Amino acid sequence: MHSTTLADPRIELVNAASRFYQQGWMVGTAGNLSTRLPDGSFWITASGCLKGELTLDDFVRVYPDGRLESSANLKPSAETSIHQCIYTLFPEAQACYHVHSVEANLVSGLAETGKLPLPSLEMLKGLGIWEENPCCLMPVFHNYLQVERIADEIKERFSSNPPKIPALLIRNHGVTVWAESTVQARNYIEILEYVFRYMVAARKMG
Ligand SMILES: CSCCC(=O)C(=O)COP(=O)(O)O
Ligand SMILES: [Zn+2]
Repeated sequence: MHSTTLADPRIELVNAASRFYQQGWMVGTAGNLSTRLPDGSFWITASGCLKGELTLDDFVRVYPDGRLESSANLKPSAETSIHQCIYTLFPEAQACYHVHSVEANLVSGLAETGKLPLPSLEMLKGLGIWEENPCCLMPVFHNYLQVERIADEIKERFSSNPPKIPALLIRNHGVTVWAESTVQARNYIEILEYVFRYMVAARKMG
């Protein structure tokens, strides 16, 4: 008879951050990752920790009533309000990942009126877009100094107009994705960063 114990969900976040760090998408303290638990709380990276060398102690558990739990009175990510907003808007979301890449920042400058047209690449199928020559617009938000203001705009815009893909860009800041699992969230980040690299390379070619 085998007994199975569930792995600590923070392990997947530590591993994802390490991979993203190696890609140059979570350099220094940049970015934040979270995953939701069955009781509605979520684990999120603590603010200001080095994302390339996280340990299980570098997380804060945020409960629906606002209560916080961590090993050493750590502060949750400064961008926790965005994760909270995503989990409220999308009940199926179990993970929310945010990274900073050079390419995401370069392409965010190409967006007009808060929308960035993505090239109709085969890779978009990995984001759930199963159309021939899709017209896919990625939502882009202003990078307000007050993060709560970004979260408020996301809530307002997505409540009436949910995006076609589970992702958003904050101008000159980075990309955020949400997914039904941590594995899927990692997949979405990798696909979008590929798309951004393609867009930068395509502009270089003229
Ligand atoms: C140099 S990173 C600036 C803050 C930020 O955008 C970020 O993603 C990391 O903030 P956190 O509080 O989650 O460490
Ligand atoms: Zn950030």
